[in-house]
Amino acid sequence: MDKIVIEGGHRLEGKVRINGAKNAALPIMAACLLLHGPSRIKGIPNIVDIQTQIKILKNLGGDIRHIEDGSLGIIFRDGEHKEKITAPYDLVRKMRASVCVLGPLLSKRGNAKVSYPGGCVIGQRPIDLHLKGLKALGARIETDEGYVIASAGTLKGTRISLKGQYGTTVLGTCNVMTAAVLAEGTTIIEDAACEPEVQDLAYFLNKAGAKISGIGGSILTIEGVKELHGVDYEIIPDRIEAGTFMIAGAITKGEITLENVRNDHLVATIEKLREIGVEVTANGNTAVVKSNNTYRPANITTMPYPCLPTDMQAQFMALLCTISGKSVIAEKIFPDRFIHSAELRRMGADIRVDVPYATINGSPFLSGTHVMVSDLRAGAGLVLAGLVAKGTTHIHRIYHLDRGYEQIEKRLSQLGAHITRVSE
Ligand SMILES: CC(=O)N[C@H]1[C@@H](OP(=O)(O)OP(=O)(O)OC[C@H]2O[C@@H](n3ccc(=O)[nH]c3=O)[C@H](O)[C@@H]2O)O[C@H](CO)[C@@H](O)[C@@H]1O
Ligand SMILES: C=C(OP(=O)(O)O)C(=O)O
Repeated sequence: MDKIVIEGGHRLEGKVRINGAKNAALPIMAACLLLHGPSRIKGIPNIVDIQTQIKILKNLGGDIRHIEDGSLGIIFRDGEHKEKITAPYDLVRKMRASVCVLGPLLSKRGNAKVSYPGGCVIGQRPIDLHLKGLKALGARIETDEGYVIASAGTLKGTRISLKGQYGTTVLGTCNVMTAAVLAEGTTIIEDAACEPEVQDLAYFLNKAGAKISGIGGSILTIEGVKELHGVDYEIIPDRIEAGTFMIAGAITKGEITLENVRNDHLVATIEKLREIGVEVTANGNTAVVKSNNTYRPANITTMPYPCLPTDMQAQFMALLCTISGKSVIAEKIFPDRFIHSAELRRMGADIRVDVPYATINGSPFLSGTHVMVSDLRAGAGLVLAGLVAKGTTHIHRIYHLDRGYEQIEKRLSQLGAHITRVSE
């Protein structure tokens, strides 16, 4: 197993290019099951979750190839591999977005056997809303030995609300949308998630011939069509990777230019950084982060888009731990998503958790030690803390980080961080 070792205290400077969004790429790849003929998708990051999704889709008969221009070619054809309906536990347990094959399989092959998904351990993550939506479209669903067993004749459009206890569901919206695009008649999804990644899936499907309107709002109207065709498509830039690099610049009081960003997807993150005292200049598809200022503590609340994403919470916590004064984080999507706070405490942070709140008494003095990554964004938070901690930080279990960040140590090191990957 590898670990990351960081010698803290080095200011970051330079340019970094942001990759395509993992959480857009994964559902879009799954949606290729619905398409007849070849698609060519640009901007797919080279990360472990993508490799897992490729394995799942190959198991389902997909012909998937890396093309010389860096894009990913995915081919499914109508009528082929009808008998391949299983997404096995061994693959699906590794990440959440694997569950996105459920809607397309049901729609295209009439049957699906998909293991209950894994993903980051960040609290309760039921899939009841996914199943409720699919049932409303006419699917029969049972659970057997850890698998969702779903079957359907013709799916029929209907009105569905995806309202849950904490708002709506991102991947649930993706699953219901992909099941509905080929259904008979019109489906209206109320309380749909409007995250950029959900929008990207909808734009992808429309390019392939679907009729989805209301994209970016909470009511999606989907007029069923008879077939979808392969397309060329480019995935949106990853707003969480961009936010993570912005905080890397901010926490080290450096100056970083991010290229290939969608600043319109980063409004909440940029506003919060500015409130803290970080200078962020957004210009076209670049953003420059710099600061010589003294930072102010801040209160943050994670909520569905366009508010501050829960996937940025651990990174903001790392930053707030280094700022003198009291900051409060309210985690309104995954109330228990604070496992990283225990590791940050090992680095000297003063954090009290009383779910869904974490109260931080920040100080500029974190110190390096051995810490363990519990989930993807927790890992990002620990790397950020390590960049400014006094001495050496050893970050273990970085396989979580590799799920979602491509060559994080190489890209940070190009910006001037003293960071290496070491085999243990
Ligand atoms: C691969 C991917 O895109 N993952 C993202 C996706 O996860 P994911 O789609 O799994 O997260 P959801 O939006 O579904 O979860 C939001 C909230 O709804 C609850 N819930 C969800 C589904 C359901 O059927 N019932 C239910 O009660 C969850 O427990 C949670 O409290 O959105 C999350 C919230 O922005 C992000 O943190 C994840 O990075
Ligand atoms: C939580 C995440 O991923 P997953 O939903 O696959 O666990 C994430 O991308 O931050």
